[in-house]
Amino acid sequence: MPVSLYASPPGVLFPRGSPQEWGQAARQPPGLLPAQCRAFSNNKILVELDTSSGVATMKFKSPPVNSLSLDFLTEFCISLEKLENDRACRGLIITSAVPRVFSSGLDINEMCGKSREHYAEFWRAVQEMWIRLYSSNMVTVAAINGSSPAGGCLIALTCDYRIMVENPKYIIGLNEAQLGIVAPFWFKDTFVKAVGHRVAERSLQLGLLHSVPEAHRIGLVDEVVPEEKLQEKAAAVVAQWLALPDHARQLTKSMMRKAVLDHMLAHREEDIQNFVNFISKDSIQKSLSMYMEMLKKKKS
Ligand SMILES: CCCCC/C=C/C(=O)SCCNC(=O)CCNC(=O)[C@H](O)C(C)(C)COP(=O)(O)OP(=O)(O)OC[C@H]1O[C@@H](n2cnc3c(N)ncnc32)[C@H](O)[C@@H]1OP(=O)(O)O
Repeated sequence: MPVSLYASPPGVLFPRGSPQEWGQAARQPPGLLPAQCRAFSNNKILVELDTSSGVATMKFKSPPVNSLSLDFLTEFCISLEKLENDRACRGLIITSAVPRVFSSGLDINEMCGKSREHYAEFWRAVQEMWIRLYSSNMVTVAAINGSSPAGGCLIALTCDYRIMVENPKYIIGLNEAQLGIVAPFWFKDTFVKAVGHRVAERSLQLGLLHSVPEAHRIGLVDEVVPEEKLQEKAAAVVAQWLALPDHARQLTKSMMRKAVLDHMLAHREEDIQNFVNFISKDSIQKSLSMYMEMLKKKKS
């Protein structure tokens, strides 16, 4: 029987219980999904659960760059909620269906020119995504098949294990400082837990985006594989972790993550106010607008 210290973190947007129904394989057009597969999808995310292995694959499908808009974050949390409440699901692989990008991080448009109420709602959704994933009972593996800056990197860091595709064009890291903004304490804590204090301090201050070999060297990703091996490797890692008794693995995970999670939950409202005050500043709005312009210029 799965046990978790964090089955229902206080203040979550989506309380446990009564998940929406899954689309059953039987309802799919014949031949699309094998009998042991169930699937559901929305505008942003596709989820397929293989009930024989107990492993779900969640694919981000929000082109051009899987940016984490309020809609995306809401769909992400709903999808996690459904999986967490499904006894048939014990493991989750998160990957991208968009070529060359895992996720470009928080949608900058959600942080520009909006009301304070909007910023508060958006930030609560960002927090919610992290709380749900960080406290998940499932074994979570990020199969990173593209670039993954800032919030995209956070999603990967929040998983139990990270496997990245070897490609000289892909980058990963918490580059907030380059945008003139500051990664909040719980982004920092999650990063420090993965790579250690010294590496995190340098990387965060410089807003570094690491190449794949460098990310592997500093422990930001656990493994690097060729693209064609990614899914197979992710499935093998989940199977290895699922071979242990659920209760022992889950309680160990809760124990390892408790301090960081408790810290965040204790300061959640304060963190929202900090974000709203910070992002509403004229100077920060100007930095973000300039960064967006730079992104667009880079294309032309
Ligand atoms: C204050 C408290 C702290 C807040 C913490 C913040 C966390 C964050 O996550 S902030 C977001 C940081 N993200 C980035 O810096 C990534 C920016 N994007 C990129 O570097 C690249 O887009 C890429 C490497 C992810 C992909 O490159 P490429 O395939 O060449 O795609 P384009 O650069 O041409 O982008 C296509 C299209 O998408 C727009 N876009 C990219 N990223 C974002 C984003 N994060 N939010 C909103 N929009 C984004 C980009 O502007 C292009 O738009 P169009 O020109 O209209 O096509």
